[in-house]
Amino acid sequence: MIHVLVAGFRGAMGQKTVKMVQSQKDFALSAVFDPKAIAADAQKYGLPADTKVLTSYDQLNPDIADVWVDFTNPTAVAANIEAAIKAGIHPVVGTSGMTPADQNRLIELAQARHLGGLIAPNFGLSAVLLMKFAQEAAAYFPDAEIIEMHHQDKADAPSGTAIATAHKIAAGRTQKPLSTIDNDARGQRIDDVPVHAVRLPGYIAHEQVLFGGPGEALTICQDSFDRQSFMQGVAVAIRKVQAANHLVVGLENFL
Ligand SMILES: NC(=O)C1=CN([C@@H]2O[C@H](COP(=O)(O)OP(=O)(O)OC[C@H]3O[C@@H](n4cnc5c(N)ncnc54)[C@H](OP(=O)(O)O)[C@@H]3O)[C@@H](O)[C@H]2O)C=CC1
Ligand SMILES: O=C(O)C1=N[C@H](C(=O)O)C[C@H](O)C1
Repeated sequence: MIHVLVAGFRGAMGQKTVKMVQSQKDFALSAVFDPKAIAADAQKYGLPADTKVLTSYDQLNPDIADVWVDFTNPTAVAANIEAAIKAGIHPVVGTSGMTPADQNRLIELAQARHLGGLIAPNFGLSAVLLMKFAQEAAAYFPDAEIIEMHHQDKADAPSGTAIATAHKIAAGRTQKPLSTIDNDARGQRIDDVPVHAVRLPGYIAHEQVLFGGPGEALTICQDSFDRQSFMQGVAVAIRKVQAANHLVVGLENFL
């Protein structure tokens, strides 16, 4: 049995994860974490009677859970994952918006404690494949732009997936891009890839990568129409994370 703690259990992704964990025979929802949680939340969010509702890092220890699944927000995630690692709980991080400095610090902390973990910019298979295909295409089409589209409540922009996609395009390039004009209307340049962020009601999570070359174009796109699209990836991560020996970035490492 894998004992799972869900941080951010009252949020959109946290609620889905709580349900998914309860639906799997080899998972047990041993705890949830949120500093603002109150006792009545256990019933309100349909938690099993034996699930602990934790509100402080002081309550953590290695017996609380095997795996910490984090769907919180950019300001909370780094401190949460530091606390999880220090408590000996394997982190599975879905939260976006962590700074590169915080991410590197946590990778070093996990390494020092010989603890495996995962930071996944996107748990959806369609997004993982989009990033892989974009890296391959960049070898032939160095000029690329990313348009990411999300729901209006998303706290960060550009999305973690768009940032990761830009890094993969840069890794796949064999030539410099031709396009150089840079102004406010051209999006945020990440690794020489202009990234455009759209926030609109009705959207969940979507990304398009547009490549252009002499006389031709290639567009790769993916859509998460429902947050259920992320749950298969989260389940895979929970099953595999304890076998990892460091904090890895990208679900593709576990597939
Ligand atoms: N990697 C992936 O595949 C995916 C990643 N995400 C990312 O996951 C994150 C969560 O998304 P979403 O569920 O939509 O956001 P929500 O805002 O719906 O949920 C976040 C929840 O975390 C709570 N919270 C705030 N601080 C803490 C803390 N220190 N510890 C525990 N809980 C806390 C919030 O409470 P309160 O509102 O009271 O502050 C809220 O209930 C985002 O960063 C998003 O980008 C989303 C989808 C897929
Ligand atoms: O906030 C979201 O919803 C999502 N966030 C992640 C990101 O920032 O890329 C993953 C997915 O796009 C959904």
